[in-house]
Amino acid sequence: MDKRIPVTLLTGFLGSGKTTLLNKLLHNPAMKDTAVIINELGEAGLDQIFANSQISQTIESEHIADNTVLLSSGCLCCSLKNELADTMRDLFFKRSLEAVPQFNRLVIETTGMADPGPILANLMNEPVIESVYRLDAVVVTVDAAYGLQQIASQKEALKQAAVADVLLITKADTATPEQISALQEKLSAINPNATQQFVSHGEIDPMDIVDVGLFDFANKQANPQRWLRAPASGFSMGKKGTIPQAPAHDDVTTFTVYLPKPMVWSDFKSVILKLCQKHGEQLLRLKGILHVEDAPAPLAIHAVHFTPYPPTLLEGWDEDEPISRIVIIGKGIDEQAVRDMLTQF
Ligand SMILES: Nc1nc2c(ncn2[C@@H]2O[C@H](COP(=O)(O)OP(=O)(O)OP(=O)(O)O)[C@@H](O)[C@H]2O)c(=O)[nH]1
Repeated sequence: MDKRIPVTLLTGFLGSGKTTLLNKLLHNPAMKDTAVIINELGEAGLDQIFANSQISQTIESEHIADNTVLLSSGCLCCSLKNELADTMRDLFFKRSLEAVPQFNRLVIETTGMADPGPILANLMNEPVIESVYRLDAVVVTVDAAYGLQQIASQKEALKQAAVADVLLITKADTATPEQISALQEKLSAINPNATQQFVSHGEIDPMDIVDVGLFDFANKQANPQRWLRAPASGFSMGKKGTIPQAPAHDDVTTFTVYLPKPMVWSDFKSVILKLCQKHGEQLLRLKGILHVEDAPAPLAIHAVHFTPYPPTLLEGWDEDEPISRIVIIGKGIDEQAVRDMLTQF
């Protein structure tokens, strides 16, 4: 079982309801051992989060409460890249020294204009971070009334929706049924692998958005099927080793490559690295389950842009049909070239 601290990346376009959601979450007893990194330009919304919460309301420095850090002088995806890693390291060391209350989960709330790609890459790239934290899920809020328009006009909104594990449709009370169904259709086209859920005024069962990644802590086991959301079998093969792609929307495509033969990870990892190097610019996210000959259990892999993440050994988990599969989410990505690279290995 992976003992690293799970990280939820909470993102979503400007005004889509991130702070409202975080506020409700942090008041829920199930989330009491949560550390938070908030990246807001300015401090709007913070009063709301800290009002009546068990967290101190004193805003003295960037450490606005024991387990809560505000990064307000820039954006995590561009100017504050190093600060995120430094802050995460700092929180972890303080936790080890018992200088902050023990936390067993971290939520990072980004600004509304954040490109999640560089943030995810950052989480995966830093040796200390990678060894003590693991990405649980990317949770993205989408405004029911304005989401469609924002996705069409703002590339950040599109990228946020594309890399989500969980899409939360907020403010349904402000949208017409037609707007909501058009948005849902669009989200399914952009990101068919994400779950879609409605949230009203931030009210949500925390269990709907935490531990929704690779590990299911309630059942104390890995749950890669749910994480990958690509069927293990029963797919109808299109071109060799692939299923037909979903239609392209705004240049964002999602497709799954199936590799029925077991592989050798020590060889295949160079293919993933090459894929990241060659297609990194367009590669929003890669997730996969690999059945390999040189490890005692299947491997979960993921990558963002140019950065492959070290694989996670899925100990105690196996499948009847050992078919490896890799889900690719790309923007303007050369799908055929990616398929060829993976299948011609
Ligand atoms: N009607 C309605 N309003 C909502 C709902 N959820 C959030 N809001 C309101 O929407 C506004 C924006 O919500 P925030 O939570 O601040 O959004 P945000 O994503 O944190 O905004 P930024 O930090 O600016 O990106 C606030 O006034 C909320 O009260 C909802 O379900 N229904």
